[in-house]
Amino acid sequence: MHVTRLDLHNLRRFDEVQLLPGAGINLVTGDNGAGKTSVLEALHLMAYGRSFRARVGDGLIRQGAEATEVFVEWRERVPGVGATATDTPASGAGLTGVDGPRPKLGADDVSSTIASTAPGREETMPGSPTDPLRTRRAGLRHTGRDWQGRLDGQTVAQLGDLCAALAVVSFEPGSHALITGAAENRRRFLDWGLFHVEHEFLSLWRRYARALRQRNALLKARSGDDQLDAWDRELAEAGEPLGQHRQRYLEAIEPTLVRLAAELAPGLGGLRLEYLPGWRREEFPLLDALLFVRDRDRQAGYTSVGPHRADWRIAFGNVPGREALSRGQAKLTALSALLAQAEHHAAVRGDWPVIVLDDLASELDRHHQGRVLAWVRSTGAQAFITGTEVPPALQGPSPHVSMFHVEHGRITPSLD
Ligand SMILES: Nc1ncnc2c1ncn2[C@@H]1O[C@H](COP(=O)(O)OP(=O)(O)OP(=O)(O)O)[C@@H](O)[C@H]1O
Repeated sequence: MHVTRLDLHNLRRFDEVQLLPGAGINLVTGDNGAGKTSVLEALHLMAYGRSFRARVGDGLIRQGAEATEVFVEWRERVPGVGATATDTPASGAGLTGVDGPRPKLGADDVSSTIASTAPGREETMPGSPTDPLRTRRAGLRHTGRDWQGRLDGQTVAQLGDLCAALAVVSFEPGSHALITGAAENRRRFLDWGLFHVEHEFLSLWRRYARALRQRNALLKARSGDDQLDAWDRELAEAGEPLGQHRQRYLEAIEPTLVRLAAELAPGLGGLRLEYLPGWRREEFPLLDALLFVRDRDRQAGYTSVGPHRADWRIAFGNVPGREALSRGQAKLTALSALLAQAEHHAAVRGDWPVIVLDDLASELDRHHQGRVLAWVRSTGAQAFITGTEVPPALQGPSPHVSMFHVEHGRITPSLD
């Protein structure tokens, strides 16, 4: 999939900007604090419902404004559908700061902009003569307390429905937390990877989350066994397959992650991944485990076993990765995991997710930057990359690279 238009309104220092990116690599340059990362945050927000720096609303809304609004239009492959040509591909890349009369992006405007074109039009694109592409549109308005979202002209009831539609894989300065941070980061990696490739996983996840909330409320209220029995069954019925999906997903990306890690950091050999289910699954079904800990959970007021306590780890032989890795290696391992996630997405959906690489030059040395950029080019995926300068690997004119410059709250195409 590739983004053909991104509109930001009242997002961090941007008043109103529109970006028309190219289908290949989009490099966004500018001085420190210019607003480069904010562009990537907007994409991440539309794909995950949160920025990678903050939860939605926390700091994203431009000072003094009521709400942040983001509108994104993208094209994605529709596997197994006959090709038709009913739309015109976006003309070349370009990015314009929008001055003067205000916004096409108020809450109602977000809705009407999205609704203004029928969803699901299909088209053929140069280079993929038989694979149909459809155009999709999503808009999100967030006030910090509440939000409104539209997807393909329809109001969405839950943020996850909107976010599961656009697949973005982001590598940014905080990404090493995937390896060295809390288990929540690693569960989120698996869950969002799955939301984007298996849309039905979202229903399973919601069913589990609801059962967990109910069980925890009953535990806090010291409810009787009859009520807990019913929610234990529901939790186990959703939790068992949830864990299996996650484990299968991890097993599916493992060979690619191992290959990419060996390519990016030759010292990272002999690596393997292990899924930790969140209860002693080899000894008990989840239902038995829940019953076994019920009294203890009643005392504590929360559920102590289940997939919400799951984790996964990378190990070299018997040494857990978190302890064996240097900071740089942790970063490269996280990058390998994210790129493996992108490759898996492409293999399953027949389409690449959008790749976001924030501040690449400060995260990776020249050698590794070159390797990652060569990987991006070889995939043909659309990528958004920020930096204070043009990295050596992207210098010189190329039809696959579009350059943009951020300055004074505006974003303009640049020819450097
Ligand atoms: N809520 C907000 N309202 C207005 N301006 C904000 C808000 N949040 C952040 N900013 C400003 O937006 C800019 C942040 O931009 P961003 O982090 O995207 O810059 P950057 O170009 O990626 O910088 P760097 O190269 O230092 O990482 C800063 O100038 C900051 O002061």
